[in-house]
Amino acid sequence: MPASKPQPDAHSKVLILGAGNFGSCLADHLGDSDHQVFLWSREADVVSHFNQHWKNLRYLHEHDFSKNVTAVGPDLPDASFINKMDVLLFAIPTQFLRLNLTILNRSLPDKTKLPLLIFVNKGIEIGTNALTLEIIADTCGSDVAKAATFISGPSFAKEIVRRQPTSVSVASFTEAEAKKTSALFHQPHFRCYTGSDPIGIELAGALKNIYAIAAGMSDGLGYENNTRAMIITRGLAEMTCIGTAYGASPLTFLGLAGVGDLFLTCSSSSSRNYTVGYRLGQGEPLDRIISTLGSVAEGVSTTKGVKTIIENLGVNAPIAERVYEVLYTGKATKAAVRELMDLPASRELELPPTAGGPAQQLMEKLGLQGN
Ligand SMILES: NC(=O)c1ccc[n+]([C@@H]2O[C@H](COP(=O)([O-])OP(=O)(O)OC[C@H]3O[C@@H](n4cnc5c(N)ncnc54)[C@H](O)[C@@H]3O)[C@@H](O)[C@H]2O)c1
Ligand SMILES: O=P(O)(O)OC[C@H](O)CO
Repeated sequence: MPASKPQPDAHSKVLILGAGNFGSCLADHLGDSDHQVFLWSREADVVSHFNQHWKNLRYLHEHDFSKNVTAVGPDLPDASFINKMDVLLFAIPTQFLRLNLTILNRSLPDKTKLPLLIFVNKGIEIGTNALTLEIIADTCGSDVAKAATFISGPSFAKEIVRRQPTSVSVASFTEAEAKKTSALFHQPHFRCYTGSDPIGIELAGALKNIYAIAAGMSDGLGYENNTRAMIITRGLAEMTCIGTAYGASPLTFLGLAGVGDLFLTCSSSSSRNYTVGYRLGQGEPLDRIISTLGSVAEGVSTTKGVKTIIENLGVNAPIAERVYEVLYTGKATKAAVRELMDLPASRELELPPTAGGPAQQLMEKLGLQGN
């Protein structure tokens, strides 16, 4: 395992790549903790405007950003700049990550002196069906991938900049990296829970976007609370089945990155993925929704990758399949709901019961042992 620089403490130098809603919000958050933050934008006008006014021209327009944040770009920072950083945080949407990591890899320091590497995107790469972990390994090598930390969980950027109490999951293969990330982000209004299932955290963050589209669709069609609750609950069951078939821990899906983010994005019009679904349910065509959304909805591309993953794993995920058909085969949203309701009756997800507990004693008393 590569040794990394010491634990980021006060006044760490942090480079955030991606000045969209989330990268900008995290830059502000870390700037508030007196870290020296550099926010890379690929847009020259965003960089110059930010450095004069501490406002982002394109995202979170209303917000006055921390004066500890300096925008850099539009070119990607070079090796001499990157070598001075304690932390690199990637807030680039999944579909653009491979390209940017391929360029940045040339500037990364010796693998024994890597900065803390944090990834916050929530998606699966279209075409390859790769998780971010695989994209990192392909572009930067397995040492870099093993050192990466992933943050996921219910965290709308616009609420974090308003300092709403928020918690996220942080996972890495190395406990020390997860703890460093947690310490870096900790603030009175922001808590991190650490874990050691980066693949589960990644899958949970990507998959919930599909069910947010489904919940939005249902609301857009005019269905009410029962239907949304069904989608959230059965969506969680599907996510857990896909995740465990992939090799992730089922418990990860009960955490903030799983049910936490699923609940948030399935129940709020602040979610871009929910909004895509809602507008589809209202009858708008997908291309018009995407071209006017003004922001990325990772679930649209992720659904394509997940369709192949589900087929390869042989997992039953009827909601994800219907979302795929609505997005990519022109299936009508109402027909998708009807088909889901017409599925043959099936058992709910069950975990094996713990042997010897009060339930077993009760079953014995009822003469139901072994049923
Ligand atoms: N917004 C949130 O509340 C939130 C919360 C948690 C996680 N995320 C995740 O963070 C990631 C970024 O989301 P966001 O909300 O900041 O997106 P956004 O739509 O607000 O911004 C998109 C960003 O992508 C950049 N971009 C576009 N094309 C690019 C390219 N070719 N190369 C590099 N960058 C490019 C844009 O310049 C912009 O900075 C996504 O994976 C998202 O799921 C977002
Ligand atoms: O707006 P969405 O649907 O991309 O959701 C943003 C975040 O994932 C919320 O945690």
